[in-house]
Amino acid sequence: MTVMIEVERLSKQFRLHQQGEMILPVLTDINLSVHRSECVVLDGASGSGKSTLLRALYGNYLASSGAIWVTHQGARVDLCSAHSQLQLAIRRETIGYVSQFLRVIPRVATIDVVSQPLIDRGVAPEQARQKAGELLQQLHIAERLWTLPPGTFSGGEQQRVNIARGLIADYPILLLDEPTASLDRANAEVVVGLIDAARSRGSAIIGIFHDHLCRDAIADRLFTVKAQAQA
Ligand SMILES: Nc1ncnc2c1ncn2[C@@H]1O[C@H](COP(=O)(O)OP(=O)(O)OP(=O)(O)O)[C@@H](O)[C@H]1O
Repeated sequence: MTVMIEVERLSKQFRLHQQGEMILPVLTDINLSVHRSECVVLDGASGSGKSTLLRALYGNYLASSGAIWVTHQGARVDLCSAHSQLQLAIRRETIGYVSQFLRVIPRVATIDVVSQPLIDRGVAPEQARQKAGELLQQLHIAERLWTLPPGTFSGGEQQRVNIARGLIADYPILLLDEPTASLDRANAEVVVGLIDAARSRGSAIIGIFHDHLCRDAIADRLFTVKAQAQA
């Protein structure tokens, strides 16, 4: 089985500048490997560091120590020590991330927000927009909304736009931070189906799902992130 992402002795602590440079240790010596076509769900108490781990795996948080080995275009690359151009290439080609909240440039139409990851990879805009439309349709985003910027959409609509953007490019590695949190049951089931399809195509998936039905439907195994007091 091909290991797509391997976290090796990863630690993350925050330095709180406004609290007299206090050090807040959150992750200590995390080890985790995820294979092709495997979905690992992060488990652990609120505040234990699950989102922090996902953000570190995407490079949004710089690890304090350790390594994050990623299989990127056939090579094994440490995301922690990769130079910025390589990090950008890894994000474009290899790692997709669905954050809890949609962050987009104001005034960009929803269809363009969703198709952008494919255009960044060199796919023709019309082809990218067609795939974006298919995904938006599957996620029950009404067509009349596609030309509008998603900034004023409801929480659940924004989350579905975020998911469409995160899943459009068939990333080999997918990081999902509570993708079903604000969704009704029917939409949550569509999202679980899309994630399952991504896994069948070979994606290695690491996710946070507080909803037990979604978690049970998608998890191959759980990985517990221990709060520091318990570590
Ligand atoms: N940028 C930051 N600066 C300082 N502390 C942070 C930062 N990000 C996270 N933390 C702290 O790290 C700890 C873990 O937070 P995190 O959001 O990763 O937990 P979680 O397990 O995802 O929680 P929940 O299940 O409630 O979403 C918390 O104590 C949080 O305050």
